[in-house]
Amino acid sequence: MKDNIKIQLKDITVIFGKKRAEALKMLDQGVSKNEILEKTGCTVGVNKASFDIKTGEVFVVMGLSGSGKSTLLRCLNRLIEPTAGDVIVNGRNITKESDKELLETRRTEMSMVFQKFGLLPHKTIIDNVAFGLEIRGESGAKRLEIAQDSINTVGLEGFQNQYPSQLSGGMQQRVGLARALANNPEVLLMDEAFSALDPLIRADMQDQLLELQNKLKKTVVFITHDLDEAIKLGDRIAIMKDGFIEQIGTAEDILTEPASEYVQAFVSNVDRKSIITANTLMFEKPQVAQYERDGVEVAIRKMRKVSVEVLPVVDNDHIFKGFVWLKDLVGAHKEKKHSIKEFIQTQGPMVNPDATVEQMLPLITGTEAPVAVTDEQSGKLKGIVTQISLIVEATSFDREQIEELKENLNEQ
Ligand SMILES: Nc1ncnc2c1ncn2[C@@H]1O[C@H](COP(=O)(O)OP(=O)(O)OP(=O)(O)O)[C@@H](O)[C@H]1O
Repeated sequence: MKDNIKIQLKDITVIFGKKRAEALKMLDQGVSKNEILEKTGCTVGVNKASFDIKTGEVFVVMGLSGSGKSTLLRCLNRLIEPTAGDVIVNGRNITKESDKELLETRRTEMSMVFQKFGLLPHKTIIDNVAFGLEIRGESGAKRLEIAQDSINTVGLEGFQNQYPSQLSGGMQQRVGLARALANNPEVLLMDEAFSALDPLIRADMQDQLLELQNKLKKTVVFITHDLDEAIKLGDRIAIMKDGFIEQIGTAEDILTEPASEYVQAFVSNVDRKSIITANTLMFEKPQVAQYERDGVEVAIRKMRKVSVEVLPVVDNDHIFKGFVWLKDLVGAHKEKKHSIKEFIQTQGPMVNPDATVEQMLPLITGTEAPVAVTDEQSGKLKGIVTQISLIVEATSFDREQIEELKENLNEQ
């Protein structure tokens, strides 16, 4: 197993009902979930899920109610036994572990955070958080110290001696998170952890999780039915339907290259402006003027060759220096000037490849220049994003349409 892979799922299938063997066979033959239910009375919870979860990533599983998210998550720590397939955690096949080994895996490697907090009402916050440590056999003083640390980590310092009913929903969920963190697990399994919270508190918890994740760098598997939440939290997102994983990718992958009509319909209302980046939109090897070599005439010829009115200028190391405009160079040509250097406009919009459409749009107002996409560290030009593709992207074109548009622009 590669170093950066924390969890591997291999053909995980879960079937509920008595005639599982028969249902499994039908599933292998490609029979639909509905037909299997009709013929065998069995429900397909998860249908041959195979994918890797990387160390330190927030992996979101998203889908509508009944799509199999919770079932899939529960296979990861075997709260649900897969009907077929393997779950490999840290290189060990936990589907083959004995009950004792599994218990150890759950205690040390994975913690779960539930939607309904699951706090013990008659215990104080600190005792709730320390509860798992008690089961693990930590001494009294030690577990209180760890629990207090964990409470502080989620921003609840001072509330340790209160009871769950004295805390708001958001705070109770923080306790749930603190309890999970107290075990210092490598993997956090979060099942609709924020779904029961009011929208503002929910957004706050999402921010806090991201902040914590920046520091703690756990591997997080997060279940949600909310696409906005999935996009906000997920380094990668798996979209499930009827137990089947329709697509896995970054939010941008899923938006720009939806794997099925289902996914496309699912993401059709997403505000793409905040997700699509310069990296996706840019022309990768644009025509450029050479800072050291090209004179006015050569630059004009280059522009005419590709029918553009503006060229990015780069030096010998491909570092972006600015733009030159045809209208300026034509004038210079008449005046028999030869160097382009004095005509370079250095104020043109410049971004790094991660810049979103939303961030680029304000940069193009008041200028006609394309956006130069440069490497943040080296300053090298990586590509340019034309104003037209930015504006189109701010509306709602898919990847195929963008490619078509780029081709058309290239041909002009
Ligand atoms: N214990 C069970 N017995 C029978 N069928 C079950 C059981 N648990 C889940 N299912 C079925 O398996 C499928 C997947 O359910 P699951 O709860 O994993 O979906 P989900 O995407 O998490 O939905 P939700 O968001 O509503 O929790 C559904 O069709 C559900 O009815």
